[in-house]
Parts: sequence; structure tokens; C-alpha cells
Amino acid sequence: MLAELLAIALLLLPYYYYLISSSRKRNRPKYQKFTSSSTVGLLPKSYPLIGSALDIAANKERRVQWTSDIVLSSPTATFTLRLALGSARIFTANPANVQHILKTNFPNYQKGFDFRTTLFDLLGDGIFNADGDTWKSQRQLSSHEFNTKSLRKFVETVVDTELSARLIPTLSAAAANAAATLDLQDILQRFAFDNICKIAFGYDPGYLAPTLPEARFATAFENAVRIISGRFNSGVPQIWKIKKFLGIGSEAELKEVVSEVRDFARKIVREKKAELKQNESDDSIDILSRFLSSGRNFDDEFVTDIVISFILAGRDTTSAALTWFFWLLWKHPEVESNILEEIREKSDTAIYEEVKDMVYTHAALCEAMRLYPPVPIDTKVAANDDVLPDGTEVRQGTRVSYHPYAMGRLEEIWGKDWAEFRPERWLERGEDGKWKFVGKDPFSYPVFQAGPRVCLGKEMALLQMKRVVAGILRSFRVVPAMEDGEEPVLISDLTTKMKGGLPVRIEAREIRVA
Ligand code: HEM
Repeated sequence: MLAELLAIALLLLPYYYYLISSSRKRNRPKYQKFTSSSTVGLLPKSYPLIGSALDIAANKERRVQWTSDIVLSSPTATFTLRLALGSARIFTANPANVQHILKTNFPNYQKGFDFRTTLFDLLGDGIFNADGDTWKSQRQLSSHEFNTKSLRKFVETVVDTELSARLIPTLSAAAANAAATLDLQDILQRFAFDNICKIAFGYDPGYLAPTLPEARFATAFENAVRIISGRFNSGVPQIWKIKKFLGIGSEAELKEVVSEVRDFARKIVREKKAELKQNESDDSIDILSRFLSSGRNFDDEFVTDIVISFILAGRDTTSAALTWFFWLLWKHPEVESNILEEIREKSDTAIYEEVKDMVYTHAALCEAMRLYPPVPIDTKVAANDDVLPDGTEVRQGTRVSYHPYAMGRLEEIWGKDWAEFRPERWLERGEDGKWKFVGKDPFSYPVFQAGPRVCLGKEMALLQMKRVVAGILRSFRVVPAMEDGEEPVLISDLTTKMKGGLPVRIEAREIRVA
């Protein structure tokens, strides 16, 4: 792969020369000075022309952990990575900087041209890839999808059907065979994909079943996300553009899978339009119906963009959080006992109230996402020169990334026991002796982002996850099938994953209801 990239780079030296000279003028960064000797030791080496591309390539598989180590050793929890062709990227885990980027100086930190261009082939102008008015109008219209009435309906219909008709039977089949292992990560991704397609489209891909069926749309979506997010990890960002221009390698494959995803989404949009024309009083709860019935005349391409963004946002996030959650739970049986106790107490309440009030489980999920945030690094681009609260200078056009994975490991925020999985750090006892959830400042815990672009699906995601946890733990014990002492390895495209999945055995259990 590296050889392929280098060969292309050599062939296109004249083109580079042009890019270097123009980009230097546009985007000459200033670098901050480090006083901490530990950071100096960790900082990647930088060379003329290629910046730190060699270190970036060497750490490609562990870029989250690598950049986290450097950020955590910096006195201001911020460092500047030099990229090829004179550009730079700032990483920060400093809550004051994060508040500045996500809220105080929000207009200056947008998705920006480069981000938009990189994801445009898949996402078009969808909410995830939009700035300004295009973003605002989508945000306003889709936020209705997340009111209490819709959330209740979501948990009681979509999530519950998927749980009882698909997830539980799949796990029961595994439990019936003591020797069987299954990949919990794969199962949860299938579960989340079915859920989000129903919410975004009103379409059921039927991806989760005991037979683990192939679903072309799901596979094409998975491949499209994997390849397109790889564009960000290239040490020399222009390389993917050259490969796209030449129609070779991963870019040729990307073109194929993206057109499969988009053709399929367009077909659903057309069918939905026809359905809505026939049935004026449609009470569907999906986002597509909401946009199509809004009275605004959105064209099909734009509506397709919107739907694809939502699928991306809801697809791997909850499954990533739950996969790490079940791993942590197995390592902490005392936390599992507390959750079982909570399930026992709540089991005669209606579904929505049950999940809404699962305070301890809520805290345990937040704690799991502190250590393994589904979106480990998130990036904005500076529209103008700026100075961050810690004094870091930002040049126009520089990518600025806040780093939730590193922030979950900052002693200054979580204390000396930051490495411990301890849901109690999110709880306090009320006067009645019951647990009360105590949220954290969102700029110290930006797992769902924060500020005007805070995740729209936060409540929905938490309800869904609590319902899944209660549904699984009530009937099963999830036992990782790994060698003694073996730890899962975190990898990341746009979201975190466990490398190779999480193999588990499923054991049936029945908990006594209070
Ligand atoms: C544990 C689960 C989830 C986590 C940790 C999470 C996290 C995030 C983060 C970090 C962002 C900011 C991304 C960016 O703009 O750069 C975001 C945005 C967003 N999320 Fe989530 N998300 C989760 C689940 C969901 C679900 C289930 C949905 C939809 C049903 C959803 C819908 C969205 C949307 C629409 C945005 C874009 C908001 C905007 O730009 O205004 N998310 N989410």
C-alpha cells in the first residue's frame, strides 16, 4: 500500500510542486513551543515537504492511541502535527480549547472545504457534511424527530421489535450450543443498522438474523465508509485525489460502492414519495417522511444526502459503545450485579419508563464511552486565524481536532483513578437514598460533541442502548471467548471498533423479578 502511494507520488512530482507552492502561500502554520521534555520526546519527527508523514504512516493502525499519548504528555493537552506540503493539524484535549472551538467561537470552526470534499462522494450536502444555512435548515427540520413522543415510539416499536424478533432469537440460538461463539460486535452492528435504516428511511434491511445474512446495502455502506474515511488517514492528503482522477486502487472500488449505496437510497426515496402521495395521512416516524412531507420542495438528490448522513451517524456509534460496554462489564462483575439489580427493580414498568429511569445503567454506559468514545477524534477547520485559550495559534485553514479519547484519560478531569471503570463517578445518592445521575460539563466530556452541533441522536442512542442492555442481561450472560490476559485492540475509521470483533459465548440465565 505504502509502495503504491510512493510510486504515485514520484510519478506526479511536478503536480506536487505546484501544490506546495500554492498551499504554502495559503496555509503557512505557526507551531507552538513545548516546554515539557516528555512531549518533546513523543513529538513525531518532521521533514521538509512530507512533514511527519512517515510517523503518521507508521502509526496508521493506532493513530487514536498515538495522538492521545502525545496530547496527554503536553503541558496544555494540545499539540500541532505537521502534515505534508506545509499544512498542519492541531490536536487538543484541553476543555477550555474545546469550549472555544465548539461554542464560543463556533462560526470559526466549521466542517470546512477539505472535510466536505473528502466525504462529498458519499454524503453530498447531508447534515453531517454541511455548514451554514444548509446545515441549519436540516438541523431544524430533523430535530422534531427527536422529541419525547418520537423517542417513546422509537423505543417501544423499532427497538423493541428488533430486540424481541431478532436479537434475542439470535442470542438464544447461540446459547443453545455451549461451544458456539459469535462476534458480538458484528451482531450489534447489524442491530444498529436495522434500527437506523428504519428511523432514517422507514426501510428494514433485515440485516440481523441468526443466519447472519448478507445484505448488499449494508455491505456497500460498510465498504464506502471504510474507504472514504481512509482518505483522512493518508499522510499526503492529495494522494486520494490523484487516485480518484486516475480511477485506480481504492478510489475505483469507492466509486463502485458509493454508487451502489446512493442508487439504493434514491430508489427508497422514490418509493417513499409515491407511497406518501397515495397515503396523505401517513404517520410514519422516519426522517425521510418528515422531510418529504415538510411542504418544502427538496430535490431527490438532497433528500438522499440527508438520509445517508443519518445512517452514518447512527450506524456504528451505538454498536461501538455497546461492544466496549459488554467487554468492560465482563471484567467488572460488581457493575454487572448492580445493573441486574436495577433491571429487577424496573421490570414491571412500561418499556419507555423503564429505560428512561435506569440511572445506574445510564452511568455505566457514560463511563464506558469515557474510556472508549465511539467518535474518538473529531475535526473542524479554522475559517480565520485565531488563538485558542491555551495560547495555541491557529492559522486559517488549519484542521483542529478535539480528542474525546484522550480527554477520557486526563487526570485533571477524572482524577488519579481515571483508568478505572467506575460508574459511581457519575452518581450521587439523593435524600431518598437512591442514585441520582450527575452529568459532566460537555466540554470536558464531548463524546456527543457539544455546543450548537451537539449530537442530535444523543437521547435516542442512550435509550436504545439501555433497552439493549436490559434485554440482553435479563436473559443472557455474555462471556468473551478470548485467551487469558488478551485485550481487545481499538481501531478506528470514523468510529472506534475492536480489531477482529469481540468473540463471545452466550449463556442463558433467568433473573428473578422483584
Ligand atoms: C453512542 C452513540 C452516539 C455518539 C457517541 C454520537 C456522537 C456524535 C458526535 C461526536 C457528533 C458530531 C460529529 C461532527 O459533527 O463532527 C454527532 C453528530 C450527530 N449525530 Fe450522533 N452519536 C451517537 C448516536 C447517534 C444516533 C443514534 C443518531 C441518529 C439517530 C445520531 C445523529 C447525529 C446527527 C444527525 C449528528 C449531526 C448533528 C449536526 O451536525 O448538527 N447520533 N454524534
